[in-house]
Amino acid sequence: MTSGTFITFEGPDGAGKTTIIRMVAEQFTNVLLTREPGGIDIAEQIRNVILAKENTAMDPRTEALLYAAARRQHLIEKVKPALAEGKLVLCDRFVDSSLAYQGYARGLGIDEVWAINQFAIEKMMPEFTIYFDIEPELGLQRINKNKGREINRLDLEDLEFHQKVRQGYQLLMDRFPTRIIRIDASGSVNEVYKQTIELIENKLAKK
Ligand SMILES: Nc1ncnc2c1ncn2[C@@H]1O[C@H](COP(=O)(O)OP(=O)(O)O)[C@@H](O)[C@H]1O
Ligand SMILES: Cc1cn([C@H]2C[C@H](O)[C@@H](COP(=O)(O)OP(=O)(O)O)O2)c(=O)[nH]c1=O
Repeated sequence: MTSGTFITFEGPDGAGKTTIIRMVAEQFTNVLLTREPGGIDIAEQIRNVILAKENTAMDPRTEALLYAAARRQHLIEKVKPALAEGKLVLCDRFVDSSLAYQGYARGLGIDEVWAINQFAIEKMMPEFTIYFDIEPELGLQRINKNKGREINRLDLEDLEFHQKVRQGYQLLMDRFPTRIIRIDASGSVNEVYKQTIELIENKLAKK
């Protein structure tokens, strides 16, 4: 058995996960802040294959399998040892990203993607998952704001995809009602942070 605590953070792009998770990590000492592929060499190599622009022929199932493979390596090399050392592990995205993006938004099926991920994670699931819920329009606006340009046609195609991603996460909340805890991520950084840290401290106090 592991002695640490494994918490994952999920949500559409631009929900504020990276911003908030960093602020949360600063409040703890025995903590590992990580994200997939998390600087693990083998997992980074797999990620490069997934993201390479020239790989236009990549089949969606191949993509899902590669995400699961990268997840496995990150889990074994980084997450599991940290938990064994009693650390609080905060992970930016985990299996629910594959279920929402590949399973639902890409249409592979949540059950199918769950099955291949079971092989990869061998029941190593987070104690709980914080889902940053946001209208995809607002998430994309936040991202685009920093790019300093108007939303264009391609971004709108993105929008449709991200709406499906959000629907996928909503289905996951129905499926895992005790593990996944929703936070309204549309407020200010301080508001979202306050809700998140209160939630984590409450959960840790009950352990
Ligand atoms: N609550 C917030 N309100 C406004 N802007 C935010 C908020 N949280 C994050 N941002 C900004 O939105 C952008 C995306 O945030 P980020 O933390 O990278 O999201 P994610 O990791 O979920 O994709 C960043 O430019 C960040 O500074
Ligand atoms: C982990 C994971 C990420 N993704 C997607 C989500 C993001 O759009 C993209 C890159 O993830 P990431 O770099 O974590 O982006 P963000 O800062 O928005 O969280 O990869 C999947 O489609 N499936 C997965 O299993």
